[in-house]
Amino acid sequence: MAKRVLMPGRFQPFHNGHYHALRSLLEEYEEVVLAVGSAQEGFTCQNPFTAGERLEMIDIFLKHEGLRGRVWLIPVPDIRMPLAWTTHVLSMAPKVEAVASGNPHVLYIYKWAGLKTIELKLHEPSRYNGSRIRSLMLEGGEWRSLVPGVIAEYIEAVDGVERVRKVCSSGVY
Ligand SMILES: Nc1ncnc2c1ncn2[C@@H]1O[C@H](COP(=O)(O)OP(=O)(O)OP(=O)(O)O)[C@@H](O)[C@H]1O
Ligand SMILES: NC(=O)c1ccc[n+]([C@@H]2O[C@H](COP(=O)(O)O)[C@@H](O)[C@H]2O)c1
Repeated sequence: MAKRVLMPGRFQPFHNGHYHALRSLLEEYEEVVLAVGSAQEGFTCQNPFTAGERLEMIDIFLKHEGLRGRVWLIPVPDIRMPLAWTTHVLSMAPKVEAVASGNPHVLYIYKWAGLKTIELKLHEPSRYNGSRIRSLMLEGGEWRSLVPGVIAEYIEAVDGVERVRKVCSSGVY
């Protein structure tokens, strides 16, 4: 069986920081399972992209990078029980040896549940974070250079910037 690691996240959208983390995990592990969290969300200000769109944009990127065979993509809806959520994710993923995250809460609950955890070293987090990228989209700032080129193209193809503006101004957070 392949040596795998789980990396959960919302990927709203997938950005260069995520890619940096993915590359470093692929140095140690044969495969990475990206759990696309809050999968029930979409068309809100915090979660403008649907699970399907996030899976599709990441898949296009993986194909572009020649990484499709090494990265699994699974959508995972939230459940309002943090400790049960740890096994909820694992129950839908191919078997992993460890869980990687930069989120202290996620690391804490997986450690408590007995899993091996890996704390991700955040790559330029003040530049590369989803909240900032969504704010830049909202304000008409420069966000394209913060995500891989094919992700920027995908966001433009689905009118993502216009969507962020619409859902953020309608008060759907
Ligand atoms: N700049 C970064 N470098 C490396 N890892 C990152 C970076 N930003 C986020 N991550 C990690 O990637 C995983 C998924 O992150 P997530 O989708 O929540 O992104 P985010 O950019 O932190 O999102 P948001 O600002 O929308 O909450 C988490 O473990 C997170 O810590
Ligand atoms: N109880 C729960 O449903 C629960 C607990 C912890 C993380 N999560 C989800 O895991 C994903 C990863 O979170 P971060 O991107 O903040 O690291 C998010 O989609 C988050 O909502 C869900």
